[in-house]
Amino acid sequence: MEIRRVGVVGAGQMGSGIAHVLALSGYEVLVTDTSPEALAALPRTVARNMDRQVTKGTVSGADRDAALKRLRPTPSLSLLGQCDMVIEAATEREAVKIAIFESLVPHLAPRTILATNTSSIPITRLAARTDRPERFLGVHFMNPVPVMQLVELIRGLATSDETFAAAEELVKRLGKTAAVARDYPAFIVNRILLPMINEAAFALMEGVGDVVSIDTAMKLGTNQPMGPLELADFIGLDTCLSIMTVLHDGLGDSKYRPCPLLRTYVEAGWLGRKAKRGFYDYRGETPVPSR
Ligand SMILES: CC(=O)CC(=O)SCCNC(=O)CCNC(=O)[C@H](O)C(C)(C)COP(=O)(O)OP(=O)(O)OC[C@H]1O[C@@H](n2cnc3c(N)ncnc32)[C@H](O)[C@@H]1OP(=O)(O)O
Ligand SMILES: NC(=O)C1=CN([C@@H]2O[C@H](COP(=O)(O)OP(=O)(O)OC[C@H]3O[C@@H](n4cnc5c(N)ncnc54)[C@H](OP(=O)(O)O)[C@@H]3O)[C@@H](O)[C@H]2O)C=CC1
Repeated sequence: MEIRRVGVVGAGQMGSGIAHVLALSGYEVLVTDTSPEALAALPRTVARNMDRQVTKGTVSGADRDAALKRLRPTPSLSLLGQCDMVIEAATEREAVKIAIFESLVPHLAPRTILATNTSSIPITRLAARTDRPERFLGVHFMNPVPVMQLVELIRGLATSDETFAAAEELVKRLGKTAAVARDYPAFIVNRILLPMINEAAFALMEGVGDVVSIDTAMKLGTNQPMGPLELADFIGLDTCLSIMTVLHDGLGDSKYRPCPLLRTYVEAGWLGRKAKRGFYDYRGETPVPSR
């Protein structure tokens, strides 16, 4: 099935990144969000990120301008009916995603593929809440989307071969590499990465190290570009907590219990970069530990 027009639901970090790479690869992109502010900010955010690539020389100014013309902030879900595929990238809460599918599905053409960018929630369970389990799958981009090469593809129990092939084709056209994960909680990347981030929060809570020592140790000790606490702030502490909760509930092993300190930060509203404060405080010149 030829995909030309793609809808994106959610204009946050991931939705704007997904819209960015889709528009640059020639797709017409309709983006919607419940937050008018997030929707209004979308073209500016994407333009700014594309400018980084123009400065770098990996994208020409003309391609950026053409891509921005293909990017259409869309006030209502109902307008996504004209899309060949819709990718949901809203908040990592199952109830939010299900509510989106329930209001979206009546507007979709029968052949439209519905995908979710969920970090962790079982695809089969989400698919069962739509009218199209055969045309539903996980297309899991990594943050920041314009830079990260990987996309995890996750079939639900009912996902058809045709649907999977269309998603594989889209990933190829984006110039990215697909890894296929089975439909278990948090798939591959977050099944391995988030327990590491959670463990860093436990190390902080137990005083094994302070914020800077933990991040420095892991950056210089294992050559990761960001330390686990810096990365948690980058992902969003609410998203990290949601992923650990899905792992703990889904796999039933106490080793996945979310770190109480991580929960405390989320309850304080210190959600990381997007809230200007998480494990670090981003309100000054340079990030400093927030406690
Ligand atoms: C939670 C989930 O469900 C799944 C996940 O996403 S898990 C998280 C996966 N992501 C990671 O692990 C990210 C780890 N961090 C990194 O790779 C790097 O720190 C980073 C790419 C984010 C930033 O790299 P950096 O060198 O420290 O900083 P920075 O210079 O800003 O960016 C590097 C390059 O990427 C580009 N870039 C960064 N963010 C960008 C964006 N949003 N859009 C476009 N370009 C971007 C920059 O232009 C820069 O290009 P040059 O180096 O050529 O100038
Ligand atoms: N952050 C990351 O590193 C990664 C996240 N993901 C996944 O991508 C998804 C989005 O994450 P992320 O972009 O970080 O989250 P953000 O919190 O940055 O953005 C979520 C966006 O969705 C909006 N939203 C909430 N409810 C609805 C709704 N009913 N309809 C439309 N929009 C809605 C939010 O608006 P408002 O703010 O007003 O609520 C917000 O703008 C999650 O499933 C997450 O697990 C996948 C890979 C990496």
